[in-house]
Amino acid sequence: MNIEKLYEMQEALDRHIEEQHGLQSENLIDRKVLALLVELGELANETRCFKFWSLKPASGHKVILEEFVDGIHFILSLGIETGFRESGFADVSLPSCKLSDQFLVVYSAIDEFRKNRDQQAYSRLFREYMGVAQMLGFSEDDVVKAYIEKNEVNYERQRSGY
Ligand SMILES: O=c1ccn([C@H]2C[C@H](O)[C@@H](COP(=O)(O)OP(=O)(O)OP(=O)(O)O)O2)c(=O)[nH]1
Repeated sequence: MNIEKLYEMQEALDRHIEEQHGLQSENLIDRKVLALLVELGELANETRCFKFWSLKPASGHKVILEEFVDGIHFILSLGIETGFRESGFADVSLPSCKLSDQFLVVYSAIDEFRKNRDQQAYSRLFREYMGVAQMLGFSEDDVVKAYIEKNEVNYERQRSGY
């Protein structure tokens, strides 16, 4: 399974959702950017990496991976909407900062992408987000598998009038 296949799956899902909600002629970019920011916050929340005031442990691996791939959906979707692509995630290196700092790096990459809308900003966003995967110990395989599962759940939710 390569990343090109994930873009294809995302494109089909997006088309399905747009048809279902009669949104084919709407520009959804800003709403998808906001959705990605929200997903990133939900992911940070599950890791609890910034909660210096609490001793409660992070959520389990599975819950965190599920949150992570919601963000992947919106990153792929934004690439499709804007015509940019990332060709792979194999060579993303492990960030040397704290996890909470890497979340801030991703927030800033999202904002930069929103302002610049170019290939460089898109690649940076994708790679910094995959840097979070590295820090959380997720392999490319883990991400692809979990993406495929959630993609199917997303169809099911549309079918059941979610
Ligand atoms: O155009 C779209 C719109 C949504 N999604 C996907 C991305 C993500 O996997 C899911 C939305 O996130 P989530 O499942 O967290 O939805 P929610 O409505 O926020 O769920 P909940 O109410 O359970 O928090 O829908 C897309 O792929 N394309």
